[in-house]
Amino acid sequence: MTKANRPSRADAEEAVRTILSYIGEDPQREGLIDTPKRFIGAYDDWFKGYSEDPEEFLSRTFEEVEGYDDIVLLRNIRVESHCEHHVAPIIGTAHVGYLPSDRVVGLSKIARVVDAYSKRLQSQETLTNQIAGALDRVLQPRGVAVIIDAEHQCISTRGIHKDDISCVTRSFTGDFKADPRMEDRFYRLIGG
Ligand SMILES: Nc1nc2c(ncn2[C@@H]2O[C@H](COP(=O)(O)OP(=O)(O)OP(=O)(O)O)[C@@H](O)[C@H]2O)c(=O)[nH]1
Ligand SMILES: [Zn+2]
Repeated sequence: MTKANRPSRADAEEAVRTILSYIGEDPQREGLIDTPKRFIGAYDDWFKGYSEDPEEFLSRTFEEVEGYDDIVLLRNIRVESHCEHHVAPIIGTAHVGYLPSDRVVGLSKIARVVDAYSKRLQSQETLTNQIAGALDRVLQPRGVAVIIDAEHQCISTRGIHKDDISCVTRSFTGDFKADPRMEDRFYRLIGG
């Protein structure tokens, strides 16, 4: 949706009032007067990824690493996303590694890429591939490995109500895909 035909903030807050009425609430009662404003504020936060360009975070790279060419791995990056089917939270952990070719990127930027794609409506499969794809395109490393392990609240708090299920997805490219030893090393480094 282009910026021009996006509804206004006032329209969005009105839509929240409609939902509050739909669930049987009175949007005018004291405790709910500011709720539409807060609700949209929370959505601005949860979906701020639409206004971010993940690849831009990776544009600043460093070459002076004394020839370091082994795995760079960020473990346990918290993932906070929302499923595109129910707009329910997806909460979990990402492990992201890459094998640099001639340059490395600031470590925090990898977590920023995870965040920028997470703060959108997602399926876990798409999210996993988008993170790997961005690293692959911009850094052109010898390989990228992404694993996400997450709980979907549309499974735990509604519908089937199974709170002990976690979903694991992975996207491996380059050497991580082609060489089983690299795949093994990645798993050993993330401790699983
Ligand atoms: N593949 C995939 N499915 C997801 C993800 N998040 C939620 N889902 C699933 O999306 C499916 C949507 O199924 P539908 O039958 O259209 O929706 P529903 O009637 O609400 O399904 P139930 O959750 O089974 O009650 C459900 O099975 C969800 O578990 C995800 O990241 N990836
Ligand atoms: Zn869902």
